[in-house]
Amino acid sequence: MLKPADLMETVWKETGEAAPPAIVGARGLSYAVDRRPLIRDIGLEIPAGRRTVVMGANGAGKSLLLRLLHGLISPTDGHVLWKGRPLDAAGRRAQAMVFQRPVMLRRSVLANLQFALRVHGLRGPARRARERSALALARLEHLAGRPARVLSGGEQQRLAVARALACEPELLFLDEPTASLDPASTHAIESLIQEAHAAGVTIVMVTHDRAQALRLGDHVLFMSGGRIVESGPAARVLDAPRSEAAQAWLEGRLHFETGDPERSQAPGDNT
Ligand SMILES: Nc1ncnc2c1ncn2[C@@H]1O[C@H](COP(=O)(O)OP(=O)(O)OP(=O)(O)O)[C@@H](O)[C@H]1O
Repeated sequence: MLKPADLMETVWKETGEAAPPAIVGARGLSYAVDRRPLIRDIGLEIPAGRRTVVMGANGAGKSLLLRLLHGLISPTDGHVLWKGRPLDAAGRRAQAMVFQRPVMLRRSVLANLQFALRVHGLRGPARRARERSALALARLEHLAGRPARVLSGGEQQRLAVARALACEPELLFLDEPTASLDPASTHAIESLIQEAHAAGVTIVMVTHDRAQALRLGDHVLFMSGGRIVESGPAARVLDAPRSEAAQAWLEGRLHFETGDPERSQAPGDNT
């Protein structure tokens, strides 16, 4: 198994590129509940301006890793780095996160945008300009006054992504953003992600969808049992995985992590 410190270096050795600077990283990152280790001694560096896809079986620790990197939960050991320094409030404000189920306030579409931008300190004409561009980005101008919670799942997720991007984050975390969407809505969300990336936003996304990982990922981090067990260029990891866990997952086989109380499951099994 790769040592944590070697994980990202292997990506650049494989592509022959010079390693870009890390925007977010982790050292000895661990998270346990009732002494049960859920994230185990992860060291990693997420390259700035790239698209990193996090994959792995149900329960591998993908959501927890994103929550730790975003500062939503605190590690029980180790720490998260933002541009080489411990993650602080300013680092958190430079990040945004989109979840599988959009979190909508009981307010109109426009008020959801206004709230997020107000929290971000925007006022007056600058805020109104951002509201308009976010509505246009989400293609929701015609629904600006509608309660956000009555929008369809696809519309809500477009709003969630546009709302996150309206705050102009340097890094966008997305946790299975299209898992419950149909192909057209999935395409719309993927376009928003691609546009954000083209504008320089670093993307870190969890997905169970191999085709989506190939479309959207420069790199794949593969997790199993709370660890990153493989990383590399997306096409190489997904076409020729080296770790037993990634091989098993891609072939739809069960994989049991040594010493891991959680059983891995077949891809697509969200039960
Ligand atoms: N607050 C918590 N208390 C106890 N166990 C937790 C807690 N949060 C997560 N876990 C457990 O940690 C493990 C990893 O959870 P996580 O949500 O990160 O998995 P995941 O890889 O995102 O899975 P999925 O693909 O199903 O979303 C799971 O076994 C989960 O039950």
